[in-house]
Amino acid sequence: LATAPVGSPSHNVDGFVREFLHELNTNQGVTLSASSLNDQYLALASTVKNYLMARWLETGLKTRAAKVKTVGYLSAEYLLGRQLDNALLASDLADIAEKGLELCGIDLADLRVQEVEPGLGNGGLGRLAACFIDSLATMDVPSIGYGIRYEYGIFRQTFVDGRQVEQPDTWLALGAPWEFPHPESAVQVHFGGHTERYADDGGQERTRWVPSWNVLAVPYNYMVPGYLNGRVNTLRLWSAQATKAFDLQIFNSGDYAQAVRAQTFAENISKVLYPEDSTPQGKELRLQQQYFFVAASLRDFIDHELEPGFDLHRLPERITFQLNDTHPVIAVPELMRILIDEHGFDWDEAWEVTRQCFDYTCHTLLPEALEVWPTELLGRLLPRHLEIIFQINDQFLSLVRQTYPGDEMLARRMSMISEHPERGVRMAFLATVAASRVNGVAELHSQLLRDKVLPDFSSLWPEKFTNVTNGVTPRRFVRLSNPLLSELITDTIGAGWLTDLERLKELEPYADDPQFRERFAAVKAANKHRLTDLLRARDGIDLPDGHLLDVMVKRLHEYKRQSLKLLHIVSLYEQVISGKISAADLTPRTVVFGAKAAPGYRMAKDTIHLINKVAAKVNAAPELEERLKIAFPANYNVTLAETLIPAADLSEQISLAGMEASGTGNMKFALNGALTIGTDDGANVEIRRLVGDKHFFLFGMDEPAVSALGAKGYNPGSCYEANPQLKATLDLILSGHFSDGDRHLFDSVVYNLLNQDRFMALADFQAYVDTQAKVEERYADQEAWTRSTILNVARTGYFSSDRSMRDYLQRIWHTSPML
Ligand SMILES: CCc1ccc([C@H](C)CC(=O)N[C@@H]2O[C@H](CO)[C@@H](O)[C@H](O)[C@H]2O)cc1
Repeated sequence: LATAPVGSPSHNVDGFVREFLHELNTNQGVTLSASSLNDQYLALASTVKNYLMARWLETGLKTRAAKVKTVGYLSAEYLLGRQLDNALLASDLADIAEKGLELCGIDLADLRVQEVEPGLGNGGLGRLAACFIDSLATMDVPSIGYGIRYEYGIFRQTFVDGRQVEQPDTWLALGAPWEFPHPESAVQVHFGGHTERYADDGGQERTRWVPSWNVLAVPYNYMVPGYLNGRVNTLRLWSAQATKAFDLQIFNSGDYAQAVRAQTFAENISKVLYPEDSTPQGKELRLQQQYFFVAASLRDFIDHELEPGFDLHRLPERITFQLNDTHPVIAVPELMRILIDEHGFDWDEAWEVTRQCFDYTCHTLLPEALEVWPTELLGRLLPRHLEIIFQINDQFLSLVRQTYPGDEMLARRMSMISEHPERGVRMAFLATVAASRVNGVAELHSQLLRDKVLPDFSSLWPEKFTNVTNGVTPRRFVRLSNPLLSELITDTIGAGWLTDLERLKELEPYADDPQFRERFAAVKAANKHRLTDLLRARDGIDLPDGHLLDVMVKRLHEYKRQSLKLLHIVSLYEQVISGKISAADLTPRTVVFGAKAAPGYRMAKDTIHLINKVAAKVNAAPELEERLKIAFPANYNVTLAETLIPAADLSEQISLAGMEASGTGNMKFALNGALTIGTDDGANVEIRRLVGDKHFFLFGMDEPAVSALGAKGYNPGSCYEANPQLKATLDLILSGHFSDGDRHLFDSVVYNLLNQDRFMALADFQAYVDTQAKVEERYADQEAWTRSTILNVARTGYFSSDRSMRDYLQRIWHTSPML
């Protein structure tokens, strides 16, 4: 009894209804008739959890008993999306729940929308982490995701007069049914203070850290259910709690604010997600967040996942930690500290273990996105860790000097310690030195990492560098978000594709089958109607019927070039209102934007404002005869993506070549039957190679051309002067046409393009608009278009996150599923 998990409720409608009503009464304390929609949703969530609980407990027991190697995924972000449908799918309860709730007079669809998605991430990196843990569970790989349970996730975006306004993300307000708090397993995390030397009883000189303050890290466990396999892995998110609740003495002395100050200070650590996704703000609280979850996770794994007395010399046999970018890299000196200061290892022993326990994935190419923490701050917050980082660096530089004797320039270049503008630690260098493997997230990205970002390291350790191209989970981004397409696929090639996505290849012959094409096109049309209904209800946006849906959804960043998309629209508009072309020449098109800007990113916010002002004008322009529309639903997130992506015809992946590490939206669009217009950047390169040039709208400079132009010296003004249509387009914006005559409202955006244009939007403008004309040509031939979309689906099974996990298992983690 003690260890055997209790049985699950019976897997049928009766069993479900009994469990649901039981949860409603006992958990929510209401009768069915008195229950609110939120009560019913919370009761449903608990019911589904109860069906998965036995698997979760069995997984824990089985994995612990097997003493196998676990994958520990360390990520500061997890963009999970709504949990209900995924849990129903994984437990094969969807139909039973639908029927059972119907018997109770409840529509599952009404409960589905009650759930507020946990927005514990910014964009690509956070969503990738969520896809990866889903695949690890579905592939039966023992793994634990570790992260932070932010009380407030990514801000809620609203538009006021077309400007982005951020609202706090109160995702916990109506309850968080999917988490299991375990305050009894809280661990202490220390900060500040100083270090001191002492002689241990063997007379050995040792160092101890004497911290000055600490907080409690309380674990909240989330189920990560595999798809229809017995495994339920765990996602453990840490929440900060004051070690000492409010100070009664100070309280009684009347200084109430002071009494609770320590408490609020401590709990601030997991209060809110930093909404930046490219430029680190270097804030102390951010470093506190990084060390907080890393220290709690290492402590938790060593104390709670390993059997007591486990010899930590063998730690690499039991865990491999994947560093999701540099954000968790403080884990390296933390493990060294634990092994040396707490377990008496000497330096070499500790380093031997540590360097086998970490691997590092880099997710960016932007130099400004690489974290450098000032030694002043590190020394104040984590004095022992700074000492250890200096020692790791000394050890490393002596290797460099040995390998390249006399090349002091190289040693200075490779040092983890940068001297300018202030003394700091280059976290990407620390990660690269400590990790067994360093990987980029797409072939081009991994090559640029070797050649441009970390060239010295890749020539020192060529074997350390590898590539694992990103992927997305087909459970959420095909099966759940596109049920009609899933049904058509399963009808055609059977059900196995959901856990073996490359089987989509079997669809290829059907591209030439007019009946199949018809059914395929009908699915897209139905998805468009579903989107139309959603945007009308959610944003009061009316999507016109029968338009080419041209979709650009991703974080707002200049390198992603939403401005280029906007120039295309304004150019079409300008040509019509100036009579160069007539509206009838336009292919009816609606451009859908979705994008959040980091609150401190001025240019990104101005670009959002401009898009909304252009939208207001274009959508009201009679000259266009309803043939060109812009829709910009606010608060783009995972839930909106799940309805938007299956409805799209055209996927905009137009970043400047060499800037987008991979992209994952590009994969989701192709897998849902949209054609891509894109540059040879990130994973676009691999998508184009697999779908074939005829089924991908390539345009613009590739990475070598971009570097050549940059080296030669790029003058955006010359593009403006040389291209009359581009000139007319920019002049129309400068004229105040979209800003009620205010000629200067968008000076920041336009003059930045005319004078700097760091991401060469003007240089790629003509190629882009010419390629958009090809898109319109192809779209006119619906049979040919549909054929291409079918081939895109058939040929992009490679972009499953299951395949990414297989690559990590084989190339990096050297462990395997527990089948
Ligand atoms: C410290 C500020 C900060 C926060 C987040 C990041 C992330 C690395 C940014 C990010 O999300 N990168 C995206 O990662 C995706 C998953 O690998 C890629 O597909 C995208 O191309 C990349 O932009 C950088 C800097």
